[in-house]
Amino acid sequence: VNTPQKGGKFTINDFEIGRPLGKGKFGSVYLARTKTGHFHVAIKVLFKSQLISGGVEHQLEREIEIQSHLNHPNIIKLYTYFWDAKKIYLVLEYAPGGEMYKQLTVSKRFSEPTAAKYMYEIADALSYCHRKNVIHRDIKPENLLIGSQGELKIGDFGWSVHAPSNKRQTMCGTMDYLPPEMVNGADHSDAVDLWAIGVLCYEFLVGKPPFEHEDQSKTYAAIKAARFTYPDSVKKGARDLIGRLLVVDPKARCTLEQVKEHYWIQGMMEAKIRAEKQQKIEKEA
Ligand SMILES: CC(C)n1nc(-c2ccc(NC(=O)/C=C/C(=O)c3ccc(F)c(C(F)(F)F)c3)cc2)c2c(N)ncnc21
Repeated sequence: VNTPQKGGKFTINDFEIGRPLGKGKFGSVYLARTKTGHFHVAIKVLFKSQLISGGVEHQLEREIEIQSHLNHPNIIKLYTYFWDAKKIYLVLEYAPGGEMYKQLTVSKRFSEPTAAKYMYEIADALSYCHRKNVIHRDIKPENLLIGSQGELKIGDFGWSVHAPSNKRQTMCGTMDYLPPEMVNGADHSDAVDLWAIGVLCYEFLVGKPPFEHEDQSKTYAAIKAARFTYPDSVKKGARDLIGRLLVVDPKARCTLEQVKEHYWIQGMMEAKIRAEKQQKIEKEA
């Protein structure tokens, strides 16, 4: 994002605000572009009043500082931020593909090659975050976006914390992605993200999360026992990977590197690359 007009800090006057993209956590998100260069960005507007309850502003500064140093092709980049009297503005990478969960709703469920590619991308992004000691803690389709090349982008880090943490997670939104250790209120580590991508892989392939039940107590019980069933559409390779992630003991879950090297992921991605090459040849023929 090119430098602001008057050197130093950006202000909202460096941007032309476009249509609202939707409501993120804590605030609204708008499409925008820089006045010089027409570079597209997403701007998230947070109300200070909503954030600064009991002097968390210094923690906020540190958190946002951390996010602005996260630089990975599958993580929405936080380019810069600035504030005025009442609001904080986050200037973010724009994801033209929109929200992952909308894509999932439209197509009911993803093919194995698509699900495997998304799993590889999110495992790569999370291992990058974990190396920087950042756990996302809120991996679910609602927080995932799609980039201009159809690639997965993790967004909305509003809840990321430094590992390990036992910060209470206020139960906003679905608890389908909560791991047993958080349901039991125990300390949690970056293994919560491993459990979450196990739930995500299941939801990508089936179209709904594995522990979904009409009443909460059944969901909690199923999560604590890691009790779920597969429809016939989920094949052996995917079952093997999901079965290595949806494990009650956080230490027994497979690592992100093992996810990336898993035979189902590797096999499906090769198949996807071969199919895309074949399509290219046919198109050019
Ligand atoms: C509505 C639609 C679906 N939408 N939403 C996005 C979008 C993508 C990423 C984000 N990222 C963040 O919010 C990052 C927040 C922080 O790093 C942070 C860190 C510490 C804090 F304390 C906090 C704080 F919130 F507590 F302040 C925040 C937000 C919106 C989006 C997009 N980029 N492109 C297209 N459409 C898009």
